[in-house]
Amino acid sequence: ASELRYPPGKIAVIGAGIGGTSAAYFLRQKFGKDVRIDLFEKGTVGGRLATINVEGKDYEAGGAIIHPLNLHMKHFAKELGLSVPENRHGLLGIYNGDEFVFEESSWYIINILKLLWHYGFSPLRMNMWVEDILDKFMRIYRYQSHDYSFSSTEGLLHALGGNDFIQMLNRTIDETMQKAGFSQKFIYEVVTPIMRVNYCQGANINGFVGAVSLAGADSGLWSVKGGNKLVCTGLLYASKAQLISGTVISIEERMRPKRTGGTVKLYEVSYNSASGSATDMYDIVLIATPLNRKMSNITFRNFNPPLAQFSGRYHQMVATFVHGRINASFFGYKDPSRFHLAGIFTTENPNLFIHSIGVVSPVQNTHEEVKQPMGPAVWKVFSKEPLTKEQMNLLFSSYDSVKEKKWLAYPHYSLPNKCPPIILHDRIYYLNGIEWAASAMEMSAVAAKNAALLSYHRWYGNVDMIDQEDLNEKLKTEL
Ligand SMILES: Cc1cc2nc3c(=O)[nH]c(=O)nc-3n(C[C@H](O)[C@H](O)[C@H](O)COP(=O)(O)OP(=O)(O)OC[C@H]3O[C@@H](n4cnc5c(N)ncnc54)[C@H](O)[C@@H]3O)c2cc1C
Ligand SMILES: CC(C)=CCC/C(C)=C/CC/C(C)=C/CSC[C@H](N)C(=O)O
Repeated sequence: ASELRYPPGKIAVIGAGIGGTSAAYFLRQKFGKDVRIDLFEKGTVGGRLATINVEGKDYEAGGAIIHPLNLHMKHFAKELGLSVPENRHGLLGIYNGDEFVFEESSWYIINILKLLWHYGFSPLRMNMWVEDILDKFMRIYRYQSHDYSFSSTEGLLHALGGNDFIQMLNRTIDETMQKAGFSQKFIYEVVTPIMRVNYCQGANINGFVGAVSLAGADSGLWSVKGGNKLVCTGLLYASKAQLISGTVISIEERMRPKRTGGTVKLYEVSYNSASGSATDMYDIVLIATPLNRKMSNITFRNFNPPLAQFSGRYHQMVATFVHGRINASFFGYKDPSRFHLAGIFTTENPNLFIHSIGVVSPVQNTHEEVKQPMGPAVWKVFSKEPLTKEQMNLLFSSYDSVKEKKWLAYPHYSLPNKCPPIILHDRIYYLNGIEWAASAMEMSAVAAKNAALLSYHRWYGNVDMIDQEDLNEKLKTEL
């Protein structure tokens, strides 16, 4: 490592989603103003943070909600001067294909009594259970503010929540919650619908992503006025990285002669852009896009990164935006005027062709009152497959515009769950392995800061800042 003690000249980041743009921001903080940072993007800055236009207004089509304790996202929004209005949401119902197993009332006290009646103290216990996991998760901010880094996702999670977190990765949320004493009815009627709306998968996803998903049903969730993708464009600007609009095709290690004699190992990044094919050389490379053929298709030459077992399939889901009137009778309402829900979650039922449906507000105006659900509104429908005309006619009594966005949205979670490595080669780092623990904006930001710190410490040989044991205990005494 000692031969590398001079500062790096050039760093490449591949992918300008929240992972890549926050990596560029953290790399700039760590490596200083002189390093050149090139950020490659084949599509649009923001990646899975994107908006869709419906009748002249923009709506979040990808990553939509942010937790109040997602401190990196909070810091970015504050630092970039983005406004964060409080989101209001309307009433929710949980539908099982035949009837509503739960319907929210506009009276707080009625909701409490209904929840107690249906599920006893399980909802309260679940809140406490998720809060405990979040408390442990939040240790990452302390570790990262002291510059500590981890060379594997499992190591990072272990430093936060010990063996419990590792066990959650290797059990389904169903099994994890059953072991924690939650009833099958509660898991089926409450937990599973939350998994379905957030990850379009059922209660067989791993316990850690399951807990993140439950956190995504907490109160106080927020989003950025104008669209969450503004965080990415803001970070790109703040990092002073150079955006290269092009598709990275391959990365190859090469030996280059140094001006002062001897040789240096660099990575040659080959890419296609509107002006043709090109290559450039880098000291360090960060990959901030899922590595699989359908999503990034990057090949490695002269070396084999330890990725073979991660052919990592991503889960298809479709977000359909419909401006129209919902057909309440499809959901069993004999008198549609009594329908008052602004969001419907669903239980696992093979006859159901949607995961969820809910009224959405435009990104420019998140303060807008939730409209009367029976009037015309913009509804966001999540489903596994695109909706057919017949299905649209079942869901809506009338509609005048439809926009559809197909995503390879998140990893297809199944057990056993092993996260891909972070270190792919000497100075190549992979951020998106963290998605196999849980995919969320904050997770990408955590992975980005970790990769920036890890690449810095490995460059300068600061081995004491990598994979330190018992950090929680050590930092308690360092107040
Ligand atoms: C519909 C949907 C809803 C979601 N809702 C939420 C939510 O409410 N809250 C939440 O926290 N998270 C949510 N998520 C998850 C969240 O959006 C993602 O976890 C996060 O945005 C991933 O960011 P990323 O930068 O790691 O990856 P991406 O955003 O996928 O960025 C990767 C970028 O790399 C680019 N790229 C790929 N290959 C190449 C190449 N070869 N060369 C150059 N560029 C390349 C891509 O074009 C892309 O822009 C949602 C996701 C989806 C799809
Ligand atoms: C990472 C931590 C600790 C918390 C994140 C909690 C969170 C915001 C989870 C949401 C995850 C997610 C992938 C949601 C997708 S769907 C969102 C929403 N229902 C929509 O309608 O778009």
